[in-house]
Amino acid sequence: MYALTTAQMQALERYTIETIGIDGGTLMEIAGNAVVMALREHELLTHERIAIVCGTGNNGGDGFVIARRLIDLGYDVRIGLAVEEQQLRGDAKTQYHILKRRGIPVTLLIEEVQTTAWLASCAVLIDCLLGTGASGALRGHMTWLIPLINALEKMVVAIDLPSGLHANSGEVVDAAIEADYTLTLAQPKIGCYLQQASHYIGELIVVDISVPETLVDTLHMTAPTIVTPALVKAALPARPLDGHKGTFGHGAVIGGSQHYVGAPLYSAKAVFHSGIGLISLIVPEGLMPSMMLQAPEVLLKSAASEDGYMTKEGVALHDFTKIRAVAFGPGLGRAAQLQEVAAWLLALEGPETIIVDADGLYMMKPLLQHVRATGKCVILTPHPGEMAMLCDTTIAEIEQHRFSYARDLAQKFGVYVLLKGHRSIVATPDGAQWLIPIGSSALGKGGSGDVLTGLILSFVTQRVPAEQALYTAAYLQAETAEKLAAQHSHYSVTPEMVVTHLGQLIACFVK
Ligand SMILES: NC(=O)C1=CN([C@@H]2O[C@H](COP(=O)(O)OP(=O)(O)OC[C@H]3O[C@@H](n4cnc5c(N)ncnc54)[C@H](O)[C@@H]3O)[C@@H](O)[C@H]2O)[C@H](O)CC1
Ligand SMILES: [K+]
Repeated sequence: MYALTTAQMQALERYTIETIGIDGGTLMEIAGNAVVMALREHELLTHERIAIVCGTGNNGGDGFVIARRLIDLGYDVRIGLAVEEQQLRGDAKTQYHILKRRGIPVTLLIEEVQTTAWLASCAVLIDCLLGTGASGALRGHMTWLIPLINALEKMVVAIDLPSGLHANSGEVVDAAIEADYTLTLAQPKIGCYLQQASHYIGELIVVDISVPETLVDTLHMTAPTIVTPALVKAALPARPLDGHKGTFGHGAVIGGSQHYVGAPLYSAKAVFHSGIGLISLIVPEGLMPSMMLQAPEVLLKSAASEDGYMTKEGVALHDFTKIRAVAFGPGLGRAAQLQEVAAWLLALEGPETIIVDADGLYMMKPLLQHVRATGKCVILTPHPGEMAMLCDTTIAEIEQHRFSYARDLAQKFGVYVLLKGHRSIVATPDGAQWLIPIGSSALGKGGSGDVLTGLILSFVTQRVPAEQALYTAAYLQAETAEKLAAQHSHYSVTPEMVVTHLGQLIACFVK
């Protein structure tokens, strides 16, 4: 499954029509019927009255097919048209005339008071006003109709996209349908994962309409792959029955400073709950008393420090020859001497992979142009604020163009990037991208980033390829948080709870 732009979706549709030979009218018929099947399969229909509101384009045309098929199946359906009949074109116009010939009435929704009463008498509203063809600010009757539908607080199912939400940017100019469910056709549109889109989309369900997914390859498109449970299951590291701690590898966390004691501990604990063989935790000497006994499974090592921050000499005393991967940054703080630690780490023989998070990102930024020459696998895991720092721009700019900033940073320096957020993105040095389609507000708390860093470290140490380690870690953390939030609320789930409950989710995947 991929997240596609409108142009990419239109190219798939054109290929299906022109090269495969399923004409546009047939495709609309298939799409409408497939939506009806999905509505029934997901039990989104009611035997109370259903309203289908249609616009002028092919999204409206889909609505006419859906309406006709639901009527055939015995549902009580009303159809509304939010534009003048003469504005209909192409396949939508054809479908409108099929309705007419069937004697099915269509109500014009062009007057606010009458439309309010008309909609109020229905239990479910199906939104076929605008799809991928929407552009700019709302025009015509949509300007009052969309806010009116939202105000009625009925159950709303959007077809393809919530009307008013831009398919490429996820932007909403004035208003957009706030759907409970969005049934998107063929492949999800990239805008569903940007900006505030999740507020409008509700639950996203993908409907197969005979536009095959393999066309993305056939047409040599580059598009983010959407991470599914199957991909996560496939990426989990093998766990041979006779494996020992050497098999599962030794990783290290370098972090902590006078003000941040908890961060490196969170990382180290997450590592231990996800399968690693051994974990070393290297912290400034002053932190040792408060760390002792907090995580007995961790090999705690002290580094000499200055002003509460570790020194390069202090870290370099330790033996890294058997360590496969290092996470650098949790609770590190910012001090000039830490830049020396970053430079030393990049040149260090032994660890193949370095994960850089939090303040480590600030220390690594001036060194990024040297990464390629080291031959190491370097992983950056910024949140939008850190990404703005790395790219010398603003958070707003990053949030508007998340996919391109992540891809450009990865390709420019030959690094792997996990751009965190409500919908996190993975980008690789060769331009591939993955999208984690889930997130959780329960993770919006200090310590969550440290847990994620620990999970990534654990998986790469167990020799999971970097991009898979990144999307697997992010997916498992978000899903665990959501499962916990269902029981304990998004307010109350802590990073610690996520760590201790990870195992329940991993168990479901390895069953
Ligand atoms: N994915 C597929 O393979 C298929 C998709 N189908 C459906 O077709 C729509 C896209 O159809 P299109 O005609 O290109 O666009 P819309 O239906 O979104 O309508 C565009 C139409 O609406 C008017 N308009 C545009 N912007 C605004 C605005 N801001 N305010 C008011 N009105 C606006 C304008 O007149 C445009 O012409 C896709 O989403 C699917 O639902 C096919 O049915 C099957 C194959
Ligand atoms: K729609």
